[in-house]
Amino acid sequence: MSGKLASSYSAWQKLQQIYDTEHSKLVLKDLFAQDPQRFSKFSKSYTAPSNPDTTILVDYSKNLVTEPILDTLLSLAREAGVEHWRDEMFSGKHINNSEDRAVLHVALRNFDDFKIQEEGVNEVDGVLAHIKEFTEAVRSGAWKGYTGKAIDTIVNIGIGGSDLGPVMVTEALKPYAKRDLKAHFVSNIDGTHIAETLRECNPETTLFIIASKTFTTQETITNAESAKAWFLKTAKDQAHVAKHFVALSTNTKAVTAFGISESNMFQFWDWVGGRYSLWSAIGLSIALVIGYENFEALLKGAHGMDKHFKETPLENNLPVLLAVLGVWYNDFYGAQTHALLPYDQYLHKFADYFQQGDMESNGKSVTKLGEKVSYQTGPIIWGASGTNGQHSFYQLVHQGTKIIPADFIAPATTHNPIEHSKHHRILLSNYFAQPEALAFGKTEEAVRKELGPNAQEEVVKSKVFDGNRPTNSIMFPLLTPEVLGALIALYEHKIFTQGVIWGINSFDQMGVELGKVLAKNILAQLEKPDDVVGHDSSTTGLIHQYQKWRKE
Ligand SMILES: O=P(O)(O)OC[C@H]1O[C@](O)(CO)[C@@H](O)[C@@H]1O
Repeated sequence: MSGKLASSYSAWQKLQQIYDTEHSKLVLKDLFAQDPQRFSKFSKSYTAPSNPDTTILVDYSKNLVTEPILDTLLSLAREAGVEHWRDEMFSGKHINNSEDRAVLHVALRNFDDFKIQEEGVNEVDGVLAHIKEFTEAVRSGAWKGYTGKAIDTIVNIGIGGSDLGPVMVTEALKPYAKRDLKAHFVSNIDGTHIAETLRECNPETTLFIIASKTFTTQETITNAESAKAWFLKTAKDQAHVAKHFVALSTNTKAVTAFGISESNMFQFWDWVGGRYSLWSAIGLSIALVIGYENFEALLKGAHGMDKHFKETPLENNLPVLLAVLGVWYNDFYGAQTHALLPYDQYLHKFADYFQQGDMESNGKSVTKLGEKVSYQTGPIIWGASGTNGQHSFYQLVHQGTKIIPADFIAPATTHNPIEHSKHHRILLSNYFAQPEALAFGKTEEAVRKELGPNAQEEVVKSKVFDGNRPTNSIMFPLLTPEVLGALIALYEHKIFTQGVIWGINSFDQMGVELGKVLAKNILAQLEKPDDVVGHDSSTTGLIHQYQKWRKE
């Protein structure tokens, strides 16, 4: 994060040389045959000091690396100053240089451990206490709506980081959910999203949580205004808003202007990035759904991983290992994407969540010093839960022309052991089989043997799997709040480490601004054809066609 070009490091140049001279010799089948200890050498686990059940095993043996290559990748991390910039982040230095901000999501789950100097850090405990008190009041039924009924439905209105984290975590931790409290998440400006949600709500028993760091985001404020109008249609009196609307934000002025009193506001601070905010007040909907104790366990899980990242030598540091392996494929093998493949239905939103987490963080093409990079930065993140993905896109992953590094993620034990865990055993057999097939493939010889001497040549060729496709396998005993916290933090720090190596600022998001500005201009022009000026012929033509077709 010094802003130096990654390609200027000597380790980078060495890696390029290694790639040029050795990559054709890096064959997983051979690497495993040559070293029976490969799994034990290239797998590591993290265990929370206070809880042996919070363990995450990362097996990275099915990667196209040898020990010297991994050493060189770690030298790259060292040369880029990963340890230095990590310590700067944890101490509250303003490493988000374009916005002159500290990056302190680690302070939200710190439990008085790291000493951090930054305005607002000493207010974290107070906000957690507010979340606890409010959560308990709503869940116990003590918090009443305007007609004296308890709350049975919550609607989180937010977008991006103010939506994706709460959505992903409440899905992931459903086994811990209060089942009689329905939770909805409205994000899209498309009126369909709020309209369909409101159809399932009763104004007397619904609590709206308006989640927006800035409290200026067009989608969120428009949805929130529509929700308020819907509520007041029945409740009539503006005074009732206090029982049904709360805000999660850094912007007190805008919150009170919207009509939510400061006492119903849960504060956070500008050093919490949107995509790193589920640990802050933005996590209120999570705490409401799973209870405060479980929310705290999530934070503790992340804190444990923070300590691991901060205190473990790079050789054994899981986020760093995942990061440098990612750099190897992204920058030397030319991989364009990275797939996240959880074999756990509860994690079905995991890839969606890290699309923002990774792509909004590392989708940059200038360094912190403003220099255009001459190498690839953040990969395209995508994925789906297993085994659904197998019946959809795995064909391309196995036999397509692209290299697609992937993380396979699974719990050893399921929360739903129906049929004596038969489903889970089948699920896990796939979880183990897919990386094996990707790594070792199927030779032409094996196909011929299977099909016999009369097989058609093109059929033989179509059944060959080249293999040698890299994967990580990540496994843990059970998906608990603490394990999930650690898992999310693992990926957060991986993203951080890669950003440091690439010399970019992982904590701003300038690239989302231009579209917003253009949309504002177009919105003002949508009424009359004569107003549509200043665009290319395609945009003008499309708007004119819309004006002809629109009914209302
Ligand atoms: O919480 P806010 O301020 O409404 O912002 C929502 C999202 O919009 C962005 O600023 C841009 O998409 C994200 O970084 C953020 O998570």
